Parts: sequence; structure tokens; C-alpha cells
Amino acid sequence: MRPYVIVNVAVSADGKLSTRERRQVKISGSQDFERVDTLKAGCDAIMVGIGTVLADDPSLTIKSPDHIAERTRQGKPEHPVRIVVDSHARTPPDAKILHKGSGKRIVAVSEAAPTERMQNLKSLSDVIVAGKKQVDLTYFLHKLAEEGITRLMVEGGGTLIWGLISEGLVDELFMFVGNIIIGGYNAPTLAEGPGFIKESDFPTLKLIGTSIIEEGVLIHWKMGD
Ligand SMILES: NC(=O)C1=CN([C@@H]2O[C@H](COP(=O)(O)OP(=O)(O)OC[C@H]3O[C@@H](n4cnc5c(N)ncnc54)[C@H](O)[C@@H]3O)[C@@H](O)[C@H]2O)C=CC1
Ligand SMILES: Nc1nc(O)c(N)c(N[C@@H]2O[C@H](COP(=O)(O)O)[C@@H](O)[C@H]2O)n1
Repeated sequence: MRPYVIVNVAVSADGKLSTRERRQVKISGSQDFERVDTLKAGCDAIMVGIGTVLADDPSLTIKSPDHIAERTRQGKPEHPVRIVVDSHARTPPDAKILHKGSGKRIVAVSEAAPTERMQNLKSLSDVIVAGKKQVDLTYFLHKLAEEGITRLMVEGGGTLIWGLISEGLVDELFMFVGNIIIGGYNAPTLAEGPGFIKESDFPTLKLIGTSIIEEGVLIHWKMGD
């Protein structure tokens, strides 16, 4: 058993998530950020990789007071559980994700995480050990289901998304394609990692819908069987 997993990313017109220096780029406009906020508000948890925490220092909080009020009316915490996949417990103790907004945080580490860093994190968030050298995503998602998380949104980055896709752990993908070109051989895309080689291994997607948002296009896919 695992949560239903929805990936949301914003890419440039040339398919990049950020610059080659992994510097955060504003790809979405205000309307797309509002859509993402609504998507977040409908989820039990939001997850990112440690690369995103180190690059962007996101808070992953819900921004709209209306969404927060609605969640409260439904008896849910103001913000979804915020999760970092962080094999070596590198999450900085002052990271916004650990401090901004109320509610639970979970850092997923591996058995290779240095004990002292893991102990420090334990005073700031829940820590779940999953996997030997890197986080075992299948096992970790099973643990999240045991914690009552049924709907999980993943905000990036490309390494974590690759890890999830390659293990068959993604159900839906929202991709906002913005009207900028970033370029760069080493600028990340939504699926980093070694990549597939055989065509028979390529996951296929089912197109659910497209819409124009400001100067960009939102593409909504479901992962095929
Ligand atoms: N445009 C967008 O929508 C978004 C862009 N970004 C960008 O993405 C970049 C960060 O992405 P990445 O460097 O790829 O880092 P990432 O955020 O994907 O984190 C990857 C890290 O997760 C950890 N990890 C542990 N177990 C893993 C597993 N089983 N599989 C995969 N990863 C595992 C590893 O330490 C790995 O280095 C930044 O430049 C950021 O600005 C991030 C989120 C959204
Ligand atoms: N949807 C979207 N559009 C963009 O243009 C982006 N740069 C991102 N990036 C990710 O959004 C998260 C920001 O979180 P907070 O506002 O701090 O809560 C973070 O994960 C960025 O990488 N997303």
C-alpha cells in the first residue's frame, strides 16, 4: 500500500527545471502558482528532494488563507505534512521547511546518514530511516501510507522524480510549460538519473488534458499501466 502520488513541476519551453547552476527560476506566473496552491491544499503531504531544499529553500506551505480556512473546516492541519527525501541528513537546521508554518515534517534518511546530523534533525522533525545508502522510496511510501498519508504531492526536483518514476511510484503528472528558454546541457529536467535505454522500458503517459495559463501551457498526464 502506498499514497496516490501526484508530481507537479514547472519547466521552461526547452524542458528545464532550473539553470545549469540549479538556481531557482520563476517559470510559473501568479495564476499557475494559485493552481499549485489549490493542488497542495487537496493533499495530505508535500515532498521534495534535498537538492531542492538546498537550492530553493522552499517552505511548501499553503499560501491562500481561504485554502487554510477550508482545510481547518475539514478538520485537517493548516498545512500538509512537509517531507524531505534526504539520504545523508543534509537538511540545514534553519531550512524554511522546518520552521515556516505549523504542522508535521518528516525527513526520510538512509542508514548511511551521520548519527549526529540525524539526532539534530530529530529535534526539528520526525525522521524515518528507509534504505541502506539512499532512501528506499518504495519502502518509504509504504511507511507514509501507514502514517495515514493517502494523497502525496511531489514538487521536485528531477532526481527525486526520476527515482519515483523509475520505481513505478507516480500516478499523475502536472507539467506547466512556461514561456522562457533556459538552455544548458547540465540544466536539470524533470527526470534526471541514468535514464532508460530500452524503448520497452519507457513509461507511457495518458493525456488527461491541456489548458492555457497566461503565456504557458499546463499539461496533465496520468502514468500508463
Ligand atoms: N521548476 C520546478 O518546478 C522545480 C524546480 N526544482 C529545481 O530542481 C533542482 C533540484 O533538483 P535535484 O538537484 O535533482 O535534487 P532533488 O530535489 O531531486 O533531490 C535529489 C536528492 O534526493 C536524495 N534522494 C534520496 N533517495 C533518493 C532516491 N531513491 N531517488 C532519488 N533521489 C533520492 C538524494 O540525495 C538526491 O541527491 C533545483 O535547481 C530546483 O530549483 C525543484 C523543484 C521544482
Ligand atoms: N510551480 C512552480 N513554478 C515555478 O516557476 C517554480 N520555480 C517552482 N518551484 C518550486 O516551488 C516550490 C516553492 O515553494 P514555496 O513557495 O517556498 O512554498 C519549490 O519547491 C520550488 O522548487 N514551482
